[in-house]
Amino acid sequence: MTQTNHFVAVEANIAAGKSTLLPKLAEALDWDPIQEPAEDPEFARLLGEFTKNPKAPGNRIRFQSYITQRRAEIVESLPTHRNYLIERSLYSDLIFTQANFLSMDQPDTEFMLHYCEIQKRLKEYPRISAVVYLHTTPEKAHERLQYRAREAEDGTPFEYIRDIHNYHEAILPQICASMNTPLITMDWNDFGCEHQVAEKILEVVQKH
Ligand SMILES: Nc1ncnc2c1ncn2[C@@H]1O[C@H](COP(=O)(O)OP(=O)(O)OP(=O)(O)O)[C@@H](O)[C@H]1O
Repeated sequence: MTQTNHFVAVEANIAAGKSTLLPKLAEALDWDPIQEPAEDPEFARLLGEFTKNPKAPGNRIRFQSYITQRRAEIVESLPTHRNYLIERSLYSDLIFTQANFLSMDQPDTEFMLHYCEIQKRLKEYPRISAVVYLHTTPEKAHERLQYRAREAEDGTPFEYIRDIHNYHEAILPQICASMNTPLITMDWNDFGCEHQVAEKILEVVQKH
């Protein structure tokens, strides 16, 4: 069946400001916000394990697989008369998987299988009408991460934030181009205004 409603994904580095913007932006648009399941205890547990020992391949893959599964489930069977603003999408999973895969000394086949799993799930995923990318410098994202001080993220090194930034910059435009998804980039080093973002979204989705 042809999809008639919109799903717009807000993508950005860790601690760039996605979850703070999401409810305000959803209200400005009168759309429904779908937050990342950061309060989900299993999500927090797996993230904590991964952050404590990021080099352990098992920790990475368990965390990533769980997120991918949750992301896919979260958008299943939603009422089609509403539009949705989602905090990260399967596009994020493609970015994180590639970042983690390429940073490992000897990646194993589980990573490749996970990458294929995301690609497979993307076929069932709603069409993303646009991606809003909140662009920050890695220094700014790291500063915000330290300031908000979530226990599960304790000890996240600057280098990881820098790498995730670089992979967003390199891969997100590529994914959007291949999926024919318009990419809206907002400078988020100084927090922007939700009404300005809402205006851009409406302009893009109405045109596309
Ligand atoms: N518009 C804003 N004004 C003031 N502070 C903000 C704003 N947006 C975000 N922040 C602060 O910046 C920090 C990171 O923001 P937030 O938690 O929204 O990031 P995030 O991108 O959702 O992170 P993650 O993806 O890791 O969940 C938080 O401490 C938050 O309070």
